[in-house]
Amino acid sequence: MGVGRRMKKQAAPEPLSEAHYAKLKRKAGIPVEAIEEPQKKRKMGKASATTGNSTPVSKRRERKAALKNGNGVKGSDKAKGPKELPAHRQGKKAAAAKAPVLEGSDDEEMDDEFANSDLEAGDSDEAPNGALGDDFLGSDNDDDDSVFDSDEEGRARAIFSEDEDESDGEEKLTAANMAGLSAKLDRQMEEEAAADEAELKEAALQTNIAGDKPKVLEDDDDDDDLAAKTKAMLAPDLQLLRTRITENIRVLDDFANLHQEGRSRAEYTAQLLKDVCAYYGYSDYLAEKLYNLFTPREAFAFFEANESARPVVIRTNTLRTNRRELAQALINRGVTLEPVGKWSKVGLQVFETSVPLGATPEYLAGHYILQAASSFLPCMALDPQEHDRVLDMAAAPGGKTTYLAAMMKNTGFIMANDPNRARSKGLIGNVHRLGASNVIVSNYDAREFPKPMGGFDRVLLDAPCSGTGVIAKDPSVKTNKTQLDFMQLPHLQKQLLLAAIDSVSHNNKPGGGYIVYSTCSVTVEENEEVVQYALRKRPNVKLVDTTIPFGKEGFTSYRGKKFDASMNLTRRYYPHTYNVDGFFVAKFHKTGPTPAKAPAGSRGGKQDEDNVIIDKTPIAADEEEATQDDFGGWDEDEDEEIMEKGKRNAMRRRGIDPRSTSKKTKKAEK
Ligand SMILES: C[S@@+](CC[C@H](N)C(=O)[O-])C[C@H]1O[C@@H](n2cnc3c(N)ncnc32)[C@H](O)[C@@H]1O
Repeated sequence: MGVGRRMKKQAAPEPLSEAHYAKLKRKAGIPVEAIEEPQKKRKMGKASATTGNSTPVSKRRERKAALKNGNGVKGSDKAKGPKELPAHRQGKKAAAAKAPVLEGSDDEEMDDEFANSDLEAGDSDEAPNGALGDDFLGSDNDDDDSVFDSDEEGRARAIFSEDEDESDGEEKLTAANMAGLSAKLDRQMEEEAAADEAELKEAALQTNIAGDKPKVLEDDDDDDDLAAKTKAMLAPDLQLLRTRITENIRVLDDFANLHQEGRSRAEYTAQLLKDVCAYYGYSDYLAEKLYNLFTPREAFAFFEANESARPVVIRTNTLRTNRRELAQALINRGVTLEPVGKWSKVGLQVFETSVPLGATPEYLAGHYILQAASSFLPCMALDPQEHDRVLDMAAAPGGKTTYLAAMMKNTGFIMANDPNRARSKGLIGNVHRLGASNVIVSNYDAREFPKPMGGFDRVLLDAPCSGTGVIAKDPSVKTNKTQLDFMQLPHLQKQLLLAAIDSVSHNNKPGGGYIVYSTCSVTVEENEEVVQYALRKRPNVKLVDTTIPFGKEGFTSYRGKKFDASMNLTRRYYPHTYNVDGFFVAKFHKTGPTPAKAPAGSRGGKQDEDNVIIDKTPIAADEEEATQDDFGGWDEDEDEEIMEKGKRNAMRRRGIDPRSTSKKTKKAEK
């Protein structure tokens, strides 16, 4: 990201661009005509595409150019009160034209949730659903003069109250001028969403003359443009494809009235998935897996959200400074920011900056870390207390470790573990830069725990995962995740979670004995199924409220599988709901010692008897039962066989004969 780029307020995602499809065409060796912008309709004084909530690419480019030429809001000249205000108010589209600079050593946290999406190196609202108002992620003041002014001394002082860490400090903060900007943007985005929805309906009406049912599925004798191109294996027109997707969703929403005679729901779904793959570039396998998590309309919103970046957020390091002072310092350097929302007292969302955020004196002095908002959540759920003994099982590069250290005010200790030594360098760097002096770094495979050390008060397992929640950061996930990944990763995650549970002491001190499990993936295999497995294997733990004030409930049933009723205490986060990375958080409380005969989480590891009081509590499920169950359990041999099969298939796809390598192996063994 370049200097001076601007981010929009956390809200509905930006649309897919024609350029994306042109890229796909180029990849396929198909000539790309000059990219034409879709027909635009003027609505409420601004441009928007006929379908979806699109801001045409060229419009955004124009705005960007205007900003570059100094006609837009930029740096410290920007926030001079009402004059500049319109640039924010002109809505998310103008605001989206720039994104903050992330140069410097540590974009790590921004990248890391997905950087870990392999096994070895590992890893990690619609408007809020009723429960929380629209201002929830922002602030609640409508004041029109609510813009930061980096030139007006003392302004930020009024915004960030002295006693910010106290609750009335937060009151002042949110009631202050800056809040108006947030509320205004929220309202505008709502209006835009409503206008877009109306436009969609209008467009649908136009294509649905005299109540005709939308023509989504092709007949054999079809000769329209899209059908012809599809038949000829040519890339269809992006706009036509998008229209067909939205039309298809409309039919699926009201199937009884809108489907074509004689065509089944399955046919519509198959067509939709095909179009989604072509439009967004997903593998068939992943598109279907993700689609199945949602209603068709919500799936569309999810796929759309994955096409735009989440807001840039920094976390104040309260070991070194407080948010008010940090904000003031950064405002003075030309950074436009505001509190990330009422739910966090340490997060600041950066809208625009004229300095590289990874190289400011404040950054180098450890006053903040670039950290995705979703990454705060597991730490908030773990809620470590002063003088606790905490294990962070998969810690690199330390975004969460250092947050935990700050929450504990550098008391007690944190064992920050990660087996990946290269990534551990980043962890050590962050621990030093942020002044987290209660941290010990270790490099175990966390399945070894509690052998190296046990008896912790709290354990965080921010598990290595497939990264399906952070596709916007790493689009390669769209095509590089296979069935094998969704078997191997959950297998590892289950082992790690049992080890996490066994490493906690239930009776060290009152208020202890908590485990938080999190991933930056949205798949059920890596989340609810892993949690369900742990509940079954460890009857001495139960799920408890995460205490995070937002998020969707975890699934208690999914595609015929039934999970424990308490699974509704887990929380899911999606990019299209709260404009944060896709994430999952579950919090367990350990109520008793792990039974002696319980299967170990570690690779053949056994309980550290010094740390565990063995009791005779009956084990709820034994291995036999696990293999009979249709989810949650694993059978080593069966898994091995399936994984081998997967590996062979993967080799065949790469054009390698698997038999050739197995022959070689056998020879070598001889
Ligand atoms: C999601 S990332 C952790 C991000 C980190 N918690 C943070 O906030 O900065 C997952 C981490 O799991 C680590 N990992 C992979 N396999 C592991 C294993 N068997 N035991 C412990 N950690 C593992 C990876 O090296 C990776 O750093």
